[in-house]
Amino acid sequence: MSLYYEAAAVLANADNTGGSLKSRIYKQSGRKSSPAQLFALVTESAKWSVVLKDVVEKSGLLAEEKKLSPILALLLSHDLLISKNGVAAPANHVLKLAINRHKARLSAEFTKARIARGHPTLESFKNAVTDGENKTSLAGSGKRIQHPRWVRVNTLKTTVAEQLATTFPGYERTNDLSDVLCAPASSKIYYLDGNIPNLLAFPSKVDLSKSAAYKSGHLIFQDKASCFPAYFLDIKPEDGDVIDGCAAPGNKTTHAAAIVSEQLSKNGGSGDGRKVIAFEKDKARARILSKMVKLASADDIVSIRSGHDFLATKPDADDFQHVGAIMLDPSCSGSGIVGRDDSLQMHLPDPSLGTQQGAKPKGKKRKRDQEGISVAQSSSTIKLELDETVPEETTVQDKFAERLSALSSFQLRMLCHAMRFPKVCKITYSTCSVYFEENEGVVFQALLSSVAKDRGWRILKRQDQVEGMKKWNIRGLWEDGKLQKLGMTDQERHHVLEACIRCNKGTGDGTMGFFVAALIRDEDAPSEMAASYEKCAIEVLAHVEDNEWNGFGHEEPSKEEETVVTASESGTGKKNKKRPRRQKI
Ligand SMILES: C[S@@+](CC[C@H](N)C(=O)[O-])C[C@H]1O[C@@H](n2cnc3c(N)ncnc32)[C@H](O)[C@@H]1O
Repeated sequence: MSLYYEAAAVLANADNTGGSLKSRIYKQSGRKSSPAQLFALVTESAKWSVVLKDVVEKSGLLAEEKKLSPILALLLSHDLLISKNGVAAPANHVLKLAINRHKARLSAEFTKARIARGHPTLESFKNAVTDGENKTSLAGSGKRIQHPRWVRVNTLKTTVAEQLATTFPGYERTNDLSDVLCAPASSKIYYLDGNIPNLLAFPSKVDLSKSAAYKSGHLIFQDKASCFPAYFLDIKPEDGDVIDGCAAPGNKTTHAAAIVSEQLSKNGGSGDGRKVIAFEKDKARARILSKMVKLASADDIVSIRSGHDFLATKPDADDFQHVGAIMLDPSCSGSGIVGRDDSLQMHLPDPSLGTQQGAKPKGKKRKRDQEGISVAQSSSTIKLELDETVPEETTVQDKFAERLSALSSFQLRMLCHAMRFPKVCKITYSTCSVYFEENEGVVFQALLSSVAKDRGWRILKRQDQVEGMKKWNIRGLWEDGKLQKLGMTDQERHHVLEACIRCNKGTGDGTMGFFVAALIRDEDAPSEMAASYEKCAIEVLAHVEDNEWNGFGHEEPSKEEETVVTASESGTGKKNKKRPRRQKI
């Protein structure tokens, strides 16, 4: 069976596998197409289905091609009009012949749809759809919103005033972000962000990817939330060098470099040799990092450690003796990224539309009825979870829970490692995940770890945060049942949650889903907070030991043998039991 028949069967649940899209794809063996191919075709087509439903209906395709069901028409028109490689079938395949007969009409309707939505090029249309166009609506207003194009002005090369005068002449400033989110086609407006300096928002339809300023690194595309960590770190001249522990592709690295550079120029431009030391374990990603750093003209300040595992660094090495701040943005589930959603909606074309006067097509019983894809579905919307959410279908759920647990253990190790650097007194920890386990869960456990206690680490309270973060109102969340043994008072817990920052995706804030918290300590002064947490450390360490990182993807632990403190030892002060691949935290 071809890719398209197989994808249509998955969507129609022809073999009654049921469950989420992933379980329908992965539980069924014996297909010709790879699961990844099927998943990509279905999810990408679903993203475009609002547009393609209209295009297919207006082209009259379904009225004329009896072999095509609405689902097949949608999948094929996606590949014909949008996919780089076109329809994945031999030239004489019955489906390819069918869709190609209507290529001219489909292309004309697609172009009309693009222009009606205000996109001058296919590229900008694609960017907008990837950014979530066609999906969200502003709470309470019913207005459709689009994820804005956030642009950080790279102050290593230019200024906001210079860019407004040169790249954006004729653009008007709005003080209401919702104007940008709901902007009609071709609006020339921008919003100057109130939390992060030098950050602008534009309507998603504005295509800046071809602008000279973007190509030359004067402008950097960076979601607002992703600008929080470098700003939140509140780097001061006395902080000396800064480490970015997980740097590629480098948006936060160049942001930190820009902040350091601003301080240097305030000091009369005299370079005091301060560095942003950027670790990237993956060599291929480090090459991208290197390009981004050069393009941003940050290479004087950024020193790249390509292929270096942050976990394998020795905190007391000479190279790090001037490091006072660490930014940590480790690999995560990416569940906050806009465009990756938990559920899929595929809007299907109505076969009765596009025929003359809307008449039902004549002829034999349509072939599409025989493909296990009922005509009753023809003008409907298919709604499907991407991942498993039904508890009884445990296979995928188990894997997900396992993955989350492995990720949070890895993230906790990274954060605890950062806490060991002798001169470091501030750390930001961030993820683009929406899950408690990767966010507040990691922060709570890190605060209760023995390294936090020994070195006096505590959370940076909201009232002490840099202005733009203090006034951000979405704060940390607690999830019952995830860390029951925490043993903190409600007040202590509230105090930590209030210090944590979250961003939600698909809201009037125009951000992706994100989390960031800042940890601080006073050099050489043990913290009261850590002391008050001491009683809880045993239980939390037990939890960490249970959820040890078990290695996947590119975040494997270093092979070096590390020191471990077991739960019982941490309570008694005994240390230094040697065990491979374990780490005292
Ligand atoms: C979420 S991304 C970082 C994004 C980056 N901060 C930015 O804003 O552009 C995480 C990165 O950390 C890298 N990484 C994962 N584990 C690492 C480790 N132990 N040491 C250094 N880099 C690591 C991954 O390869 C990946 O490129």
